[in-house]
Amino acid sequence: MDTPVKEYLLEVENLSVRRGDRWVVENVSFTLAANTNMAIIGPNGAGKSSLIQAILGIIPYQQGRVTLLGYGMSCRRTLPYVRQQVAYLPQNFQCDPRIPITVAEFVGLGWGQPRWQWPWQYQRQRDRAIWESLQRLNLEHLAAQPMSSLSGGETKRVLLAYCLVQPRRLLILDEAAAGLDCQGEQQFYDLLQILKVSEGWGILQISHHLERVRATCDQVLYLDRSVQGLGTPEWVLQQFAA
Ligand SMILES: Nc1ncnc2c1ncn2[C@@H]1O[C@H](COP(=O)(O)OP(=O)(O)OP(=O)(O)O)[C@@H](O)[C@H]1O
Repeated sequence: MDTPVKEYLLEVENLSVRRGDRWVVENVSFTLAANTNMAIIGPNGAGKSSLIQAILGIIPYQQGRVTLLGYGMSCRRTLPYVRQQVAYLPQNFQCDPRIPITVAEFVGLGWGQPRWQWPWQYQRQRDRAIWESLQRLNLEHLAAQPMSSLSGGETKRVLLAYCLVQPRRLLILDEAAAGLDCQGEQQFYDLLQILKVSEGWGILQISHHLERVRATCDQVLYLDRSVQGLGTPEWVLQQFAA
């Protein structure tokens, strides 16, 4: 694999996105380094979800450039590696009740380590990773439960367990803490802190929870279709969300 050219986990350059007949994201540029927690804030309909969906290749963008882990998303050779290293927790997710999948099976879908061991070793390693991820989110008691039977907050925590089942480098969250109870929310922010500080992940999160953003993030991007402000939480929140 070619050596990535730059050290950022994510580089967005002059990105513009159209939805329907309107530009919903215009000329957005920013970078995200490892060990950094960045929040994207802004009013409803400001283009926050569209921006991260375009970064992840879920929706197309019409102008600009996205570089993830030093690689462009259009390179088919490096795309599997990039996908392995980036986890995404969407805003709205509901498991289709017609799909009979348990919580543990669902978390296992996030496991994509290379199969260089014997099959039984691989299986044992995978099972251990699933169990550790469930433990991390206090979800052991739900392991055998069907995904479709979970509450909204439980589903969010299972999605996070799916993201954490293997080491990655970048976590992208769309209002991930919404719907969590007080204890779940505290646990969620503590976990983000551990991922960032101890495990070196970069975190990009959309949030409307400004006090949490102020207390936990390193950088804030205020988006209202285009970038209105980018800097420390203190500066951006004082300028745009006072
Ligand atoms: N599938 C779609 N087709 C057409 N327009 C869309 C579509 N999805 C979103 N939009 C529009 O794009 C604009 C940006 O939406 P987006 O969901 O990115 O905003 P947001 O900042 O994430 O909002 P919120 O804070 O309410 O979640 C909105 O005006 C929305 O109506």
